[in-house]
This record gives sequence, C-alpha cells and structure tokens, in this order.
Amino acid sequence: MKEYLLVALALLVALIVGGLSLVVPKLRRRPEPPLPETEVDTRAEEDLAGPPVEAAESDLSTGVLVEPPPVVEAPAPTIEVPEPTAGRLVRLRSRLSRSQNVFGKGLLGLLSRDHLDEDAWEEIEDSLITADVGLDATREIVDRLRERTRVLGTRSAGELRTLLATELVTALEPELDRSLRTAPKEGVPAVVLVVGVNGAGKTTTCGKIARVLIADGRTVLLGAADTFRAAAADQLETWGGRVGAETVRGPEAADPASVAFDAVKRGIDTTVDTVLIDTAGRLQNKIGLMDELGKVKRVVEKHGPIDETLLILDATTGQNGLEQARVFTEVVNVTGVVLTKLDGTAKGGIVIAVQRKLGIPVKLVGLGEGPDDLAPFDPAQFVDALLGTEPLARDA
Ligand SMILES: Nc1nc2c(ncn2[C@@H]2O[C@H](COP(=O)(O)OP(=O)(O)OP(=O)(O)O)[C@@H](O)[C@H]2O)c(=O)[nH]1
Repeated sequence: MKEYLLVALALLVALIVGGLSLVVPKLRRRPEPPLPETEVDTRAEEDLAGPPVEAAESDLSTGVLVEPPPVVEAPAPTIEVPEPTAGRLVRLRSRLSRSQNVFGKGLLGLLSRDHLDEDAWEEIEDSLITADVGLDATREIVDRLRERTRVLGTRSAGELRTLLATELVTALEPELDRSLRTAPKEGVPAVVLVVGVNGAGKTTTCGKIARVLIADGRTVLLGAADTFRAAAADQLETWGGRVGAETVRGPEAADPASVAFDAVKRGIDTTVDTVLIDTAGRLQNKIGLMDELGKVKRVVEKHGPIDETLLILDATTGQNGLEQARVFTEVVNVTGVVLTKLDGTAKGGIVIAVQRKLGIPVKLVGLGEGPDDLAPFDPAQFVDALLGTEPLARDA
C-alpha cells in the first residue's frame, strides 16, 4: 500500500512539472506595454521602442512553438519645423503696435495739430523721452524735424508723419550691419556666444536663435555653459530637442569654460554649422561673473575666434539696463544686441538709446514668449509698427 502511495505521489509531481514547463515560456515572453508619449524629448524613440523584439522560435525543451510578441511601433520623435524668418517683423508687428500704440498715436496726434507752437514741440520732445529714446537722440530728432518742417513749409498730417518716420529711421542708423555671423568657415562651425544679465532672456533667446538658424537650413549645437542655474541646461536641452539640435552640458556646477570648450569641440567633431553657447548672468558678484565670462571667451578661443557675441538686453529695464550692459562690453567683444520683451513695453525708443550708448547694432528683437517670437531687426519696419503706419505709406 505504502509503495502504491509513493508511485502515485511521484506521478503527481511529474505531471505538475511537465504542465509548468508548457506554461512558463509563454508567460515570460509577454511584451512590455508601451510607455506614454513624450512630446519634445528626442531620446523618446529609444525609450519607446522597448526591449529588442525577438524572432519566432521553437522552444526545443518542450517542442512548443513560442509566439513572437507583437511589434510595438515607436512613434517618431516630434521635431518641429520653425517658421521662416523672412518677414517675421512684419508678421509680429501687432505685438509692437499694441504696446507702442500710446507712443505712436500720441506723437502723430501732436503733429496733426493745426498750429505747431513751442508747447507742441515740447510735448513731442516729452513723448520721445518717455519712450526711452534718450535725451541726446530726442533733441536731435526734434531739431531736425523742426528744421525740415520750417524749410519745407510742411503742414499736412500725412507729410509730417512721413518726416517723423524718416527721422526715426535715421536715428536707428539703418546703415549698420545687422547680419549674424553664423556661417561655418572651411568646415569649422561658427561660434556664437550669448551673454547678458540673469532674467534678460538669454536661454530663451538661445533656443529661439537655434530655431531661426534651423529654419534657414543650418545645423546647430547648443552649449549649456550657464552652470550656475541648474534648470537653465534642462531648459536649453528642451529647446534643442524640439528642433533636433544636440545640447552639450556638464555636471551640475561644472566649470562654464570647460562646458563651452567641450561644446565647440563637439561641434567641430560633428561638423555642425553653428555652435551657440548660453552663459550665466547673475550679477550679485560682478567681478566674479566678468572673470568667469572672460575665461569662457579665452578658453573657447583656443579652438579659434568667436564669430558673434550677442548681448541680450531686456527692453523693459529701460535706461538702467544700459549701464549694466556696458560692463559686458568691457569684457567681451559684443558684436550685436538682442533686445527682448519689446512686446511688454511702450518704450520702443530704447532701441535708439541702446545703439547710441553702446555703439553696437540691435540685430534681433524678442516680441513674445513663443518659440518663433524673435525677429531680425529692420529699422524701417520697426518705425512703421511703432507709428502704426502702413509700410508703403512712408515711401509714397
Ligand atoms: N514677453 C516676453 N518674454 C520673454 C522674451 N524673451 C524671454 N522672455 C521671458 O523671460 C523670462 C526669462 O528668460 P530666460 O531665458 O530664462 O532668462 P535668462 O537670461 O536665461 O536667465 P538666467 O538663466 O537666470 O540668467 C522667461 O519667462 C522668458 O519666457 C520676449 O521677447 N518677450
């Protein structure tokens, strides 16, 4: 009896083991569920693809055909196509006219008075000063306007508006070279250094410039040398990821000069057209900041000269911002100014003051927080937007 029991027990164990060997391989090969979709991360493709898919195979130990898991389709990363840069200032003019309405309308209102007496001219002067044009420039503009009005005997509102527009365009020095030096030379990428005080919009502008360049058919690499604010590198990487530009970053609190050096090296190795380097801008310790910036410049120049150094200025800080800006011009060779947040101020005259005080052309203007709200600066289009006039009306 005992022997029968032992045989029955052995048979039971054999049955259980055999049954499990048929079931386990199938359980093991159940495919992973797909991960949720992320919008901007270019690494998403790798993550979403899941584990490598194996071909159908027969499990030799059991002789059972194991079904391959269904293929999980990885969605392609979303790479945005930035809008073309041509005509952007015209497309964005409503942003300017909205905030500059008071200025433009006020000036044109004054000019259309029946009699332009001393008081009227003084009011015109006040309007220009309030719009941050600056004292010297205001005097020059008003003196020339008075003189031309007298000589020409001009009276009609249309003629006066044309004269004012002409004077404003002249004050914006339309002859200045506003082109961005971003083209590679003999296979070596152009290097663009982006500097300015914190909060002026450096990181945002770096991202927007990358889009401008990519929209114009160039390849771009971003260098996150703002290692002071940890989130700045993430922010820059997100901007880059959206348009398929690689970002070189260092560990937290890394030496900014070393990150900048590595970025340019990577740019040379990968033969991109342009390397854009974002820098830190805190001002608590001005000497420290300037030393750091000077070092970034020197180290980057070991690879070759910097092609463009852009100073980012917040238009809403007005004349105060100009003093801070001057410090940067003493440490690095600023070749162009990007005036941000012009959509948030009625003081568009700051463009004139910036160019006069710093002697550097405004090359780009920021007109909003949107990714394509950055436009090449054009004096005539800017004045038209400022005065709310039609582009052709002045030339007619
Ligand atoms: N309205 C408006 N906001 C802007 C513009 N440019 C930048 N900003 C906003 O300004 C804020 C600061 O921009 P950041 O790019 O972080 O400034 P930053 O200079 O890099 O700052 P730090 O990294 O702290 O030195 C953000 O909220 C931007 O969206 C613009 O042209 N118009």
